Amino acid sequence: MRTPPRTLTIAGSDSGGCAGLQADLRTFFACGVHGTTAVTAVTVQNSLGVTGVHTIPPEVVAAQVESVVTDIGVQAAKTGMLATAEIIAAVAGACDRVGIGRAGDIPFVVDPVAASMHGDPLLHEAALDSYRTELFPRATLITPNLDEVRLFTGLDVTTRAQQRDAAKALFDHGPQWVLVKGGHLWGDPECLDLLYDGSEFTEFVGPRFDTEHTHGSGDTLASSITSALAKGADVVSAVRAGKAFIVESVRGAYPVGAGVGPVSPLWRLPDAAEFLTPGSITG
Ligand SMILES: Nc1ncnc2c1ncn2[C@@H]1O[C@H](COP(=O)(O)OP(=O)(O)OP(=O)(O)O)[C@@H](O)[C@H]1O
Ligand SMILES: Cc1ncc(CO)c(N)n1
Repeated sequence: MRTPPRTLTIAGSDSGGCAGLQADLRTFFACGVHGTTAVTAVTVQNSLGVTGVHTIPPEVVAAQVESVVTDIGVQAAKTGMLATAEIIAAVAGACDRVGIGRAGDIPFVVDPVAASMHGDPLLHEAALDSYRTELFPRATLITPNLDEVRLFTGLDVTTRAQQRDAAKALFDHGPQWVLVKGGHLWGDPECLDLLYDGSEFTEFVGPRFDTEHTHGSGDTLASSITSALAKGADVVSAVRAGKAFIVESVRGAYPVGAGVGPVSPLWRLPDAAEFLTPGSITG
């Protein structure tokens, strides 16, 4: 047996299993990589929303990162919910020590999660500045949604042209690449995710499915990109692979509970065919 590529998610737990590190781990598995975790927070969460958050001590978060990377080794890492300025500072320090991000050679995807899809806060307001100064400059790629764009830049994006302005403004905070996700561009009949490297834009356009079950879509996209990076893909190819993965995962989304269900990589598993809408797998 050979050891597969390894990835790390530094993220919070979603007890409902739709988003957070649960979404990341199942995406890693479906992408054929071994996923590891540094847990930042335990949320009390279901399909209706978040009713509690218990954060993990920052030094325990940092210790998980160091423990995993120094023994198991990872070829790419990502962040999800980081919750507080103190956890962000601890993550930045740990990443520098083990070579994650631009200080080292392990690609680092920063998904700057600020709220759940129900609008429940997952980040202290005081931590916005920590993202801008401590994580964006260390990131290979940042993947904000349009609500996060507004929080970090003050820009209100309602058109594809404004998506470009937002990418430029975020690039000034120091990441190597910016992916401005267009899932929340409600008037757009398609979903355009816009990649920018400081000089060139690359557009990734996919269908917009008429479903309310999109819990975990941002996490699933960032994890599938991270998996492709761990396998050695360059950033453009990794985002292309991630976009293809999320399109099929939104197509395969299913209801759970009384609220919003998850996007899902079940479409990768032959045994799951009976749960999928007929015709939901293409290619
Ligand atoms: N209805 C949809 N149909 C197809 N793709 C979608 C849909 N909604 C979102 N996506 C895609 O899912 C990914 C995540 O996008 P989005 O902008 O919703 O991020 P997010 O808000 O971080 O996600 P989350 O729902 O996890 O908070 C993007 O690739 C986006 O294009
Ligand atoms: C723990 C956690 N991380 C991320 C998100 C955003 O999808 C969520 N709802 N919960």
